[in-house]
Amino acid sequence: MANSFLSIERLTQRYPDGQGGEFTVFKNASFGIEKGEFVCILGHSGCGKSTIMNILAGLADPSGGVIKMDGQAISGPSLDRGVVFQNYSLLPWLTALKNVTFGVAARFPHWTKQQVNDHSIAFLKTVGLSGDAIHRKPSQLSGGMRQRVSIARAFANEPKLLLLDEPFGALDALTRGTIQEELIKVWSGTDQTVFMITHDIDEAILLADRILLMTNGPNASVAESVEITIPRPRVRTAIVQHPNYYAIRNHLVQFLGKRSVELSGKASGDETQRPETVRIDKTLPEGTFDENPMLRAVTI
Ligand SMILES: Nc1ncnc2c1ncn2[C@@H]1O[C@H](COP(=O)(O)OP(=O)(O)OP(=O)(O)O)[C@@H](O)[C@H]1O
Repeated sequence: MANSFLSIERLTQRYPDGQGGEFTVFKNASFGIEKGEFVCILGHSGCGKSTIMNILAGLADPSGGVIKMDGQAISGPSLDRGVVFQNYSLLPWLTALKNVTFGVAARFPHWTKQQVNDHSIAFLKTVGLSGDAIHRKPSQLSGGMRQRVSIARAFANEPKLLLLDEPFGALDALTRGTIQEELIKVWSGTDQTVFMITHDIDEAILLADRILLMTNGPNASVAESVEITIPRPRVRTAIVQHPNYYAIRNHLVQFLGKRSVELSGKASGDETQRPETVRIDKTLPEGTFDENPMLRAVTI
């Protein structure tokens, strides 16, 4: 884990409690993310997901702990780490295309204008935007289109780590479904490492290689790392028929409904918290054990 592409070691965050004291949001959280992995984090409101995201983005400093990317401790924001927020955060005075080229030109300063344009247009196209739409300003685009621009912009910059903070939270279910599939398409064409917050269990199963589960705050911890044992490519309408789908879903629902509360506040003193790896695979014949001793088969 310490050698992972992204390693989070003993991350702790405390905030003032507004009454002269302070409270601990999470303590000694440690986990790793490998290059090219798509990892989602799930947990109840207030457990500290956005706080972890802001620390990874370099927008906030932790009370304790270290984050290393490619072996280097990170500090402050960097073009190596891109963020997509729920509220799009596009520059309102620029067209969709210019919102993308703006970052690409900064990221690849040696590129010609034509290269920057072609690269940006290609990413916009992957998320379903082409023609007139890319020359419109954000106020002239629908919410779904704006979020497509944000996603295209983030991927086009090719950051080493892409952070997605509930990117589909403000979208209706139909638009959400379409853009989730576009996100998979654009991610599959890169070796991009993605860390994403979502409140949607089905979205997490569709998108992630692994789901990190957090217990409730205060004193929250990252308790489990659940592998999504459903092969890619994944299509929403087909994956629900995979034997592992409901087994994984039930495990996540159980955790969020019950165990996240039971385990809450059990983040222990100075010990390093490492999430337990959970691998659920109903496709293995009865009585088969995985050879990897790190993995635990779960019976639901
Ligand atoms: N700057 C701050 N000062 C004081 N307390 C804060 C600050 N930022 C966050 N908190 C508190 O830290 C806790 C975790 O907040 P955070 O936004 O990280 O949770 P979250 O899991 O992302 O929640 P949600 O799912 O609702 O977005 C909350 O109790 C919140 O009130």
